[in-house]
Amino acid sequence: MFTNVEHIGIAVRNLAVSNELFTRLFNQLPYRQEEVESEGVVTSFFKINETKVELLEATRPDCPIAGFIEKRGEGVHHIAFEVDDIEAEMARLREEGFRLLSEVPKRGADNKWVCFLHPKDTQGVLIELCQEIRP
Ligand SMILES: CC[C@H](C(=O)O)C(=O)SCCNC(=O)CCNC(=O)[C@H](O)C(C)(C)COP(=O)(O)OP(=O)(O)OC[C@H]1O[C@@H](n2cnc3c(N)ncnc32)[C@H](O)[C@@H]1OP(=O)(O)O
Ligand SMILES: [Co+2]
Repeated sequence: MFTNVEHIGIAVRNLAVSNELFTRLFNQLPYRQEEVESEGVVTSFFKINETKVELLEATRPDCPIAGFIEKRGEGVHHIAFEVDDIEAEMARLREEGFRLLSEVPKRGADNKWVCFLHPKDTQGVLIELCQEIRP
């Protein structure tokens, strides 16, 4: 089951510059900065009540964020939804005909299991599923 919007992902060219801008915008510092090697990104997170904003800078040229920025420039990259059981949701969405961009959940940022759906199946919006990694 989808439970809430977990974060909005924004692709940025320079994390330090964008951190400073969003710190002024939100009047708060990011609560976390984390590299996700597998995705070729370094991220920083801001939390506004229960919703987070994830800024993403590419750490290598051959990664989704670099490709996105090259093609479209900086901007909203994806919407992440928290789900209560990511494997069950992946199986359900596969049944529903959505293309999953990974066979199994991947380790994402902010202590989450993640999976993405192809944006062509969701009206041009890249959707990420997230589930907290439980101890
Ligand atoms: C996991 C760490 C962190 C977290 O929250 O934990 C993250 O969020 S990491 C975020 C970065 N990682 C990903 O986005 C992984 C999933 N993305 C992909 O696998 C690719 O980016 C993919 C498949 C969406 C597109 O890759 P492709 O090589 O096919 O690039 P194209 O430019 O050829 O795109 C094909 C088609 O899709 C459109 N597109 C691409 N990106 C997006 C997007 N973010 N939102 C909407 N649409 C997107 C692109 O425009 C092309 O459409 P077309 O009409 O042909 O131009
Ligand atoms: Co994300």
